[in-house]
Amino acid sequence: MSKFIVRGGKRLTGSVKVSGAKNSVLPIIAASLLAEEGESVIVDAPPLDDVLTISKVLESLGAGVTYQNDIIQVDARNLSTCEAPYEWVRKMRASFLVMGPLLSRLGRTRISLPGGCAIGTRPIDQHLKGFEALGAEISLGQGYIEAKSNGRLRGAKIYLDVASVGATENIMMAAALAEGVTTIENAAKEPEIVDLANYLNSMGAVVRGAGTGVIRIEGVERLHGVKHHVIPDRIEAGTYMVAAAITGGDVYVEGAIADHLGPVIAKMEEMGVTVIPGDNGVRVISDKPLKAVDVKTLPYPGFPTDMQSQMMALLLRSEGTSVITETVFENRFMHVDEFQLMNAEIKIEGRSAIVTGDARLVGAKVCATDLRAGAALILAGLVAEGTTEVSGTHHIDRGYVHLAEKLSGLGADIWRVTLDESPADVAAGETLKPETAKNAAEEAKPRFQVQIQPTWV
Ligand SMILES: CC(=O)N[C@H]1[C@@H](OP(=O)(O)OP(=O)(O)OC[C@H]2O[C@@H](n3ccc(=O)[nH]c3=O)[C@H](O)[C@@H]2O)O[C@H](CO)[C@@H](O)[C@@H]1O
Ligand SMILES: C=C(OP(=O)(O)O)C(=O)O
Repeated sequence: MSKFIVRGGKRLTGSVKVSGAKNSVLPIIAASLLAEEGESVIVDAPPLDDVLTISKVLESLGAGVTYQNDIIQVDARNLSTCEAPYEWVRKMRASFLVMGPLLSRLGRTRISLPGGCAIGTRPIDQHLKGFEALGAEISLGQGYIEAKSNGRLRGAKIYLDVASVGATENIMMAAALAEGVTTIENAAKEPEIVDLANYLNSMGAVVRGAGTGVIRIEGVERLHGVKHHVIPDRIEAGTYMVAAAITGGDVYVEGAIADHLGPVIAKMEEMGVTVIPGDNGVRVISDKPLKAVDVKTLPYPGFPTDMQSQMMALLLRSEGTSVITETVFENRFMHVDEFQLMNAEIKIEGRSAIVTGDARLVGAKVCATDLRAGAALILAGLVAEGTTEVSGTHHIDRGYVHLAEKLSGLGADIWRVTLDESPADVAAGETLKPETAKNAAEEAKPRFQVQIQPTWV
């Protein structure tokens, strides 16, 4: 078990580099299953636990996967099974993205129902509706979903009831090898959808309209492996932008693409933060009191739900009262209880959280209830009086590369400890002392190398 320990009070300055986008690299790795010829080379693949998990899913299907220096190579020429096991799929919702490619390439797939962050019920009805429209027969039982097609999938017109990111991706991948033309209406427009479409197109697919609400896919017979650079992670970038703003800092977030961060930048500017887009990043300067603003999460290009909890941390430090409305997931306010342990005053009314600003945050022992909640608690810890201990690090490791190292590079007082499991040591708090702690440099070591099987390294 490990924890992040944060001592508040440091102003962040300097430059921090954003890693490749988790939400791009996962569907892109899944799409590599479509390559019947050649190897796929995915550059700027972040060394995250989620990347390891999806790679394990691919290995379990018979694909060869190697990872070195942020480059993943996938050899999917020979797949040995169409069944994705519970053991890996349960760890992460995005594992379900192998369903479209497997169904389309092999005509059959059996996959365990996906797990993931507990931020809502997260149904998969829109994925299944799409596969059925393409001609697949779907059956469910014993925690598994089975899909079969009689010959090639057939192109179809599919209207999504919700602009689901995952369903748009899964259907795009399934349609890439289908016979004829598929149109996805009310498609998700996120930058990660565009990145996946670019990847598929360079593999030989014909995908048009990605980034708009209507995507047209003309099926082809075969796809081949290619080299692709993953886009920078806009949510990681947004998290460091908030870190700069909340600490009254001046930080250059290298790699951040301002166009992908429109609503986050707009809200920060409304609050009084200066955001200067540069050639290869965004500079954030926070040198005046922050103003309260209201925020409503929406599908892209609206304000991202994945930045909601980090924004809440920032609004706790603004002057006045703000209202945050979460419209994407029905249970994404679990961080509120944890913020309250740090002396925050927040009231939940239905899908909105009323956030009282000017909070005098105090350090506390808190738990990351999901990935972004964990990041938000660390942000709050940066300005809290005293020490904040954030447990539940396995959530944070799903989406942030070397978080403690990157923040301490900007001047934050943060480090990570691995707790000795001995109850006596834990009770005595011995393991939390910096001198016995794993420090940031240690955290910088690629964790993959210690966690994974020899086939991987
Ligand atoms: C790996 C990845 O890219 N994860 C992102 C992706 O998740 P994910 O792809 O799971 O999110 P979706 O866009 O599918 O979900 C959006 C909404 O649609 C609902 N829904 C979804 C599918 C479906 O079949 N039926 C249905 O009702 C969900 O419950 C949710 O309320 O987009 C989310 C919304 O931007 C982000 O928070 C996640 O970080
Ligand atoms: C909710 C998230 O991810 P996932 O869809 O993988 O659970 C996230 O990245 O904040």
